[in-house]
Amino acid sequence: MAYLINLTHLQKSYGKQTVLHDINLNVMPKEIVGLIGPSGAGKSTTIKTMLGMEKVDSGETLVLGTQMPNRQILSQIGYMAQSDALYETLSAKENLQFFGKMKGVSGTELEQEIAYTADVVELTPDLNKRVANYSGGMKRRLSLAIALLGGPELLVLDEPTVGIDPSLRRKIWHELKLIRDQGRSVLITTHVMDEAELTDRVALLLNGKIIAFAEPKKLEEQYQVDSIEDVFLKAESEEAAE
Ligand SMILES: Nc1ncnc2c1ncn2[C@@H]1O[C@H](COP(=O)(O)OP(=O)(O)OP(=O)(O)O)[C@@H](O)[C@H]1O
Repeated sequence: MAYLINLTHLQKSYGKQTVLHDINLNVMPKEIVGLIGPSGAGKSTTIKTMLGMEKVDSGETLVLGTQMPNRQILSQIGYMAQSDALYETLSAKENLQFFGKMKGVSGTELEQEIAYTADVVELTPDLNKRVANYSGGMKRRLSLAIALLGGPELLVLDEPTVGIDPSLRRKIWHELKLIRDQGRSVLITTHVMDEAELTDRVALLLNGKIIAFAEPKKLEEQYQVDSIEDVFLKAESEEAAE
C-alpha cells in the first residue's frame, strides 16, 4: 500500500514533557482520516512534526513517499494551520490570488477556483473586504479556501471547523467527502466527537498516545457503544486503569 502519510514511532518532547509517545498513523489514498482528542492531547504537534515544522526526537515521517521535512512536498499539500497565516492588509480575494499563484494556479483557472472555494466556505459576498476586517470565523473559512486551492492530492487540516456554524460545517464535510470521492485524501484534526463519525478512519489521541485507530463503526463495535464519544470515554478509562 502506497501511503500518502506514514508516521512510525514518532516521539517528541518539549523539555521534560513528552508530548508524543510512539505515534503510528497512516493515511491511504482516497480516505478521510480524523485525529481526534481533547485540547492539549498533541494533535497540532503531530501535524507540525509530520510536516517538518517541529523536529522529532525519533521516529520516521513519510509524506507522499518522501522523508520530511521537504519544502517541495510541503508545497504539494493543502495545509491549513491552527493559526491563520493571512495577509491582513489585503482583501480575501487578493489572499486567494496570492496563495493560488504560489501553488501554480493562474489565469481563468485561478479565478474559477477562487469562485468555487469561496462558495464552499460561504465567503463570496465578502471577497473584496480586507482580511483585517474579518471575524475569527471568517478568517478560518478563508484559510480553508486557501488550503483547497489547486486541488491537492492531500489535505492536512488542523481544526478547520472551529468557530464555524453547524450548517456551514455540514457543507464543509460534504466538500471533504467529494474530495475523497475524487480519489484525494484528507487528514483532519478536531476535538468535536460528532465529526469523528464522519471520517473513514479515526485515531483517538490522548496525552500524546494513540489509544485506538480504526473505522468509527468498528471502534463502536469493539467497545460495544453507539458513539465515538463513548468509545473515547471507555478507552480513556481503560487507559487510566492500566
Ligand atoms: N512549542 C511548545 N513548547 C512547549 N510545549 C508545547 C509547545 N507546543 C505544544 N506544547 C505542549 O504540547 C502539548 C500538546 O499540544 P498541542 O498543541 O499539540 O495539542 P492539541 O491537541 O493540538 O490541542 P488544541 O486542541 O488545544 O490545539 C500541550 O501540553 C502543549 O502545552
